[in-house]
Amino acid sequence: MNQRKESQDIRLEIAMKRASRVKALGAEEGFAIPATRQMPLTPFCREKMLICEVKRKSPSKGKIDEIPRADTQAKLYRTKGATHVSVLTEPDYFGGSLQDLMDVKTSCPELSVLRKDFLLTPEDIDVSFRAGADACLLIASLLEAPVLEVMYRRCEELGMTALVELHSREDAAKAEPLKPQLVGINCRDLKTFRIYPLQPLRIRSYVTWDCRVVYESGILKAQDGEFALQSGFNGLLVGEGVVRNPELIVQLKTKMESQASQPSNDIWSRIAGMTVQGRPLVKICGLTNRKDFDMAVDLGADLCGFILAPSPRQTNAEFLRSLPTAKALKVAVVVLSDGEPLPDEIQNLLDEGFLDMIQYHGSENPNQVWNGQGYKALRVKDTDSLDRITDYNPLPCLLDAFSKGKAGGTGKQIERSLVEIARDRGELWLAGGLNPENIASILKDFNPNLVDLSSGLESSPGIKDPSKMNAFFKEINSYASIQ
Ligand SMILES: O=P(O)(O)OC[C@@H](O)[C@@H](O)c1c[nH]c2ccccc12
Repeated sequence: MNQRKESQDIRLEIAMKRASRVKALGAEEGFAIPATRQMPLTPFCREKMLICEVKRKSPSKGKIDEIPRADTQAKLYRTKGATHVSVLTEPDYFGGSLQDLMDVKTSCPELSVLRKDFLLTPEDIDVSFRAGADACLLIASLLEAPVLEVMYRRCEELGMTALVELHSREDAAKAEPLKPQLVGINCRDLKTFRIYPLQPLRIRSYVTWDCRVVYESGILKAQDGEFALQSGFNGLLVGEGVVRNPELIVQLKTKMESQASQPSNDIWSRIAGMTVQGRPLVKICGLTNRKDFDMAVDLGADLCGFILAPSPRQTNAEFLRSLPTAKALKVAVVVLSDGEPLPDEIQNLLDEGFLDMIQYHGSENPNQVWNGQGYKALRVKDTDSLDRITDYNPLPCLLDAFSKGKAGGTGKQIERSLVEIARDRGELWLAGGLNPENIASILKDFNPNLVDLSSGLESSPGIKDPSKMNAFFKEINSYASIQ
């Protein structure tokens, strides 16, 4: 696994290595690229695209598969219904080559073929074209705006499609003047190679021009793809997932074809959209009365939590039905056992709009959570409990401290070393013992995506303390301003 230090930027390391190879060997990198393109162009950008990648290894996963011939792999994808193939041509970190690209296009000329590499100059575009690419990846974060523009225009001149890859808000701002017709949002941060499944949903809101948007990376199972499609993405780019399990292509294609044209999953897009504020999302949990609810909403809570399970802070459906609609999402905390259905009373609250989401705090399995409009809260005891986070992907898990026999709200904090490990694995939603005194150091040390506070803001169980609430939001807002 990835043991690199934070200070290292893998993306730049790879790009610099490629730059020196091109300097030594030329943009053709020592391969016999025809002087003129041999294969006809196949249009790349479509209404919906499932882009299947030929990928032997990666910096984060190490070896994925041998793949003796890239064209055999592409043919395998084709038998499963693939129409779009991405060929990683970077040799050192991904084990690919320009030869792979030529082989794939020659064997499967009707496929739409993307050259995936750390391309740096307009000459790279010409070489890709002659080698048979129908599209080229342009990584916005790697290219100065003027270079990005020249490369983009060169793709257009040659009749190729540019897939402009974004990961951050700055990338989106860089691409904006070009208004590229095809954008990819990578959920993997190429600096660290960590996966953030919600990131493409966040950055999607900065893609303001009319275009098709592809969700890139981290799709290992059908649900990962479904999550992206339901969030309104037009395409999926899948590497490891289809290398390890080509049957995934069939599953994803079926999902794509059955997908209604309107996105149906606005709850995660809403959450991702809220995150774009320079501070973590704030969930105020354990609300039991109208006064505290109003205070939380007025101060800027993004999510409000209501405990519908045995607890000193337990509340009920009647209270939820009495609340006004608010900007904050309303989340019910429930404790169910493995496979236990959501009680009708709570399902009705969801269906009737009195609730937005469910936080599962018991021993619910991933499918239960996936089908139940919510996310899992995991009580973290040791590294084994952290390993369970990925079972619930692509949904985030809220991490809470472990207290024997208690479901939460104990005021106990998760051990810092465990939070550090969780932080290194991606999206961090943190609960457990947070209060106005310790929040500043938590924000500084871990930069969580969401913080959840309950007992740390109380004067007595179930009653929020206005001075603690004010002090906490002051901290949070001052953090936003220095971000
Ligand atoms: O194997 P995954 O997680 O499905 O990822 C595929 C693809 O998105 C990823 O390889 C990728 C996306 N953008 C890149 C830029 C360079 C190298 C690789 C990539």
